[in-house]
Amino acid sequence: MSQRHEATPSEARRRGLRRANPARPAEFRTRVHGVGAEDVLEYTNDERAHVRRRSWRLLAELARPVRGALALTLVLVLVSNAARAALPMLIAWAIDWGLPQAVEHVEAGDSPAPVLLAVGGAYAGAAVVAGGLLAWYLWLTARASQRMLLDLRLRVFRHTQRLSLEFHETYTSGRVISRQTSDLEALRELLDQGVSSLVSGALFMVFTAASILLLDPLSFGVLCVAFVPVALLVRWYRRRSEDVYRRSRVSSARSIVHFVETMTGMRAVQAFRRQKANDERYRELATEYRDDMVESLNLFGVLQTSLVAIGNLTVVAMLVVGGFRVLDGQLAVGVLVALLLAGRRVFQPMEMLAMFYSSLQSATAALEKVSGLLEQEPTVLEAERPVPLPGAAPGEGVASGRIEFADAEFGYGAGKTVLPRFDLTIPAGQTVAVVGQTGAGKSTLVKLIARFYDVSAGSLTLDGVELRELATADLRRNVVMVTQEAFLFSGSIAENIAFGRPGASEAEIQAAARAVGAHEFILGLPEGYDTDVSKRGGRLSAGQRQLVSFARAFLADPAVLILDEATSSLDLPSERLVQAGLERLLGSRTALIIAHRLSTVEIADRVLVVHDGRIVEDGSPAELVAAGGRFAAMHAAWEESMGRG
Ligand SMILES: Nc1ncnc2c1ncn2[C@@H]1O[C@H](COP(=O)(O)OP(=O)(O)OP(=O)(O)O)[C@@H](O)[C@H]1O
Repeated sequence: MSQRHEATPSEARRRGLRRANPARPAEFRTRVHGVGAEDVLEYTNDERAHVRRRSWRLLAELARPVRGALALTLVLVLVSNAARAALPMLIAWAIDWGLPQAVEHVEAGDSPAPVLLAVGGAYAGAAVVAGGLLAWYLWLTARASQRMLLDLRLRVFRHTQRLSLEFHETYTSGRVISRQTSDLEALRELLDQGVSSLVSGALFMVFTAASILLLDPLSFGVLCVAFVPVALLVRWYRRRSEDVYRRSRVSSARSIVHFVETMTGMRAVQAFRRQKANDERYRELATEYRDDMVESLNLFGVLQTSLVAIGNLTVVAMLVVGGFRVLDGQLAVGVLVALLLAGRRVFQPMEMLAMFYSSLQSATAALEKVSGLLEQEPTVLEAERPVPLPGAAPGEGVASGRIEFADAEFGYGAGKTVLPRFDLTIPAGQTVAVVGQTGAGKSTLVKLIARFYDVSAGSLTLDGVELRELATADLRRNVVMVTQEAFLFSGSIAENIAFGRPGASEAEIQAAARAVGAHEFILGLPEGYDTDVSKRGGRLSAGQRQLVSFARAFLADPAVLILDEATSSLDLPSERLVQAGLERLLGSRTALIIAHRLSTVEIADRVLVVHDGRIVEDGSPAELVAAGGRFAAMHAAWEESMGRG
């Protein structure tokens, strides 16, 4: 019974709702769909395929606008590496052909210059081509990768903002921050240098090995033998480093979460003197991360030195095999020199490949997570074909403010029902105080009216129009919620008030501030309306912040105002100030106030007492006091605390 109401396809079409892909198998929607994959430690094959597919799809989408540049890069990488790999062959040619020719010319009394120029020119040409193309493709990849990253950064930001409150309440801001920072950083590292280095390194190895085969098949045989221990070594490194890498991701994530939690909860940290305990915990986590990193560097050290040793041994083996044949006259000296050079160089990219292997791993993990976040759909969907408010075009209506819940029910996600079936009508212009114990469901009730969530069943209408069928513009224009925390964005006071109605003139902003009684204190600030509020409005008192958010709401001039009254007790003068501001803000609009103060309840036309998700009392304050129920008891307690009893 507490299942979230899922619209059937035909129902969704009728309502004009945009649905997620219905063809997607159910298990994907529950386990690895969206950010769900982050909590799954072991994927099944299908799940892994799904996550891979969505990562590749994202990469392909990002690459599409720069595909021309990427194709050109590939050509440049190919040619430049072929030219680089050809250098030892040119040396062989210089020694075996150029040198004897030059000697012949000298002996015949001619100048050896043409021969030397030809040999030197060919070498210089190949080197310039290799170097020039390298510079060109590095420039191209940097531009292409930065463009892909910009695109991704904007997508992540846009998408995260669009996701419903339901998502943000469970997916902490720490996780969103790490998607936008460390994950994008991992992708940047790979796209900036990693991919071109990987491709270029692999190609260079292939071309160099091919040049060895061309020069001397026997030496190529030696190389093949050397590749056996290299393959074993790389396999060992891959396995071990994957383990260590996974551990380091966990330990790094843990220390980031602890860091973010400490910083965002600084007030609680200081109030409860948690600094020392936090320091210790952070030290533990950071040390764990350090240990993992040291282990991974050690592994790489083993790989690197082993590769160098194998490379040197291979060169020695080639020298022995080739040297005897040179003595026998079966192999030219130049070819031997070229083989030794190529043999020395063939293993070099392996080290680089191994180094980029871990950045490839972190980029893959990052891509999986970011693509998951982007796959997440908002639960509160925009109506595809919005229904207009009576007497207006969609997006332009001004509601009278009548709210009606009919046979409505609500539960968070698939959790238990928080508000069992109920009916509630709030006529336009009524001021309703919602009271009740903590956890009773007051915030839940008002969040439905602000459409932070949709009712799980039944209907909720504004002026007779289903809330989920309203154009977003109509909803935002007519329903405004002022939250308890009175959040201020960084910027000036005037800008903060203007959020209520973008484009409002200075005079309108000041008029709104005057209306709620905020004008005086704002003028008293260092720069008046231009005063920059620091993060989270730290410079203003709680009461002042509330007045600014009242002014913002006043400027927005909604038909329906929802207010979660701050529980923190203001001192009496500020409470009076806020109360006066509140009364002016309410005016003649429909208002729902989660009330914690007697003064607020007293100005309400109607009080709803919520208990265990049900409206158990409903009437004017006087009626409810007279009825002698829960509200009467609350009222008596309030009066007593005010010394009025
Ligand atoms: N995002 C959420 N996900 C799941 N359950 C939730 C969520 N928010 C609230 N609840 C649950 O819904 C119930 C009602 O919570 P609600 O916040 O509406 O209570 P409230 O009356 O506003 O309480 P308070 O006065 O303490 O703010 C509680 O049992 C709470 O645990």
